[in-house]
Amino acid sequence: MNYKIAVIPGDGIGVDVINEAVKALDKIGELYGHTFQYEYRLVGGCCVDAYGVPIQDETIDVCRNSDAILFGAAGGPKWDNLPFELRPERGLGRLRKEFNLFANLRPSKIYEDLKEKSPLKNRVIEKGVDIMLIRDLTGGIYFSEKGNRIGKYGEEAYDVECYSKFEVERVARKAFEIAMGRKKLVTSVDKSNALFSGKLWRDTVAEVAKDFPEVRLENMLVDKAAMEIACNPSRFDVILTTSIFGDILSDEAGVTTGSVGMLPSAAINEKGFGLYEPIHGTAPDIAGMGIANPLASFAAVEMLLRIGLGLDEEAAAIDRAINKVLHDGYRTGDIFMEGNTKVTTAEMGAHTVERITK
Ligand SMILES: NC(=O)c1ccc[n+]([C@@H]2O[C@H](COP(=O)([O-])OP(=O)(O)OC[C@H]3O[C@@H](n4cnc5c(N)ncnc54)[C@H](O)[C@@H]3O)[C@@H](O)[C@H]2O)c1
Ligand SMILES: CC(C)[C@H](C(=O)O)[C@@H](O)C(=O)O
Ligand SMILES: [Mg+2]
Repeated sequence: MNYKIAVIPGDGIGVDVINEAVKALDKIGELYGHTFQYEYRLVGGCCVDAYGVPIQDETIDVCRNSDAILFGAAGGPKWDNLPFELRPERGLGRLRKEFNLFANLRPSKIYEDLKEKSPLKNRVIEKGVDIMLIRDLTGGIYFSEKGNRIGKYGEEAYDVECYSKFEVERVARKAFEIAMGRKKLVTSVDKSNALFSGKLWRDTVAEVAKDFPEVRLENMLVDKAAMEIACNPSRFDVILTTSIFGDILSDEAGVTTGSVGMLPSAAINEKGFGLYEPIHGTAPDIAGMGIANPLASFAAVEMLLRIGLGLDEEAAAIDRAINKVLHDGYRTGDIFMEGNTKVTTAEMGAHTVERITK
């Protein structure tokens, strides 16, 4: 088959890790007889520098004509003081909103060979960690009313957390559907004891749950969830939550598994079209050094193949290669432990690609 992929590396380490991930797609193409046709576009700070905007309209058209989007990361200190609409991250925000990518799937699982690298004690993770965090991505505080104004104490800024019943129902349904294929437990995380939007969230999720009698629903306040992820991560199956809580909790859940450099994410819409990316950012502290971990982006390619293109066998080949490269002891700095072979981004990419087999 012939597939069109919009490739958007973005800024900082996004460029290095996506460079490696594309080689994985090429190898899959060779092995399984597919052609991947890439359309590279700039989004983020690089696009601000080149065109004065974080994303161009033409890029939206290119994505619309693609089978999936592969994204790196956007942002960095160089662009931190730009007006809000020109910030690099707004480019990613526009892609998410424009394509209605409301369901953000953020899996965190412990790779057997990285168990020692988890900041959590062995006894906490001995039962393994396999969390699928599902974050609403197009509603809530990121996209509701916001601005600056003069208030009682002078200058102030505000961002409204607003959810419609429709938005909650849509993402909740997705979480229950996914839970049906897993351990059938949904933990819905909200702040219903303090927020109107939290109460609507909780009530709506309970209504959706009625359509999935086989799935157990538990509700948890977000502060307790933050604690439980650190103390007892094995108890979770699917976590369903809002955009802002999901952003924070997915980094927390992710890091329990060893490094944010291992974690992929898929953002999909009602039609199954999606954007696939690592959950990490542009890592300004290591950008340009060639030492970033590309495995989150390989895992994003795994999700792209499986969810975006329905190529399960090909996806499994990527997953096997990630496990194998770890088992063979290759490590970028973020996951390095004594006795391992320390490698650069490009070397890790090459070793992983070499291990992609049919
Ligand atoms: N999806 C995105 O495009 C996205 C996501 C998060 C942050 N950002 C942007 O990235 C910039 C930096 O954000 P931040 O520093 O808060 O988060 P970050 O994820 O970029 O970095 C956090 C820490 O994790 C490390 N890290 C991240 N990815 C790594 C990898 N693949 N290999 C090894 N180490 C890795 C970094 O070195 C850093 O110490 C900001 O401008 C932010 O807005 C973008
Ligand atoms: C860059 C930023 C706006 C983004 C988010 O908060 O959604 C990022 O942190 C993420 O996790 O994808
Ligand atoms: Mg984040």
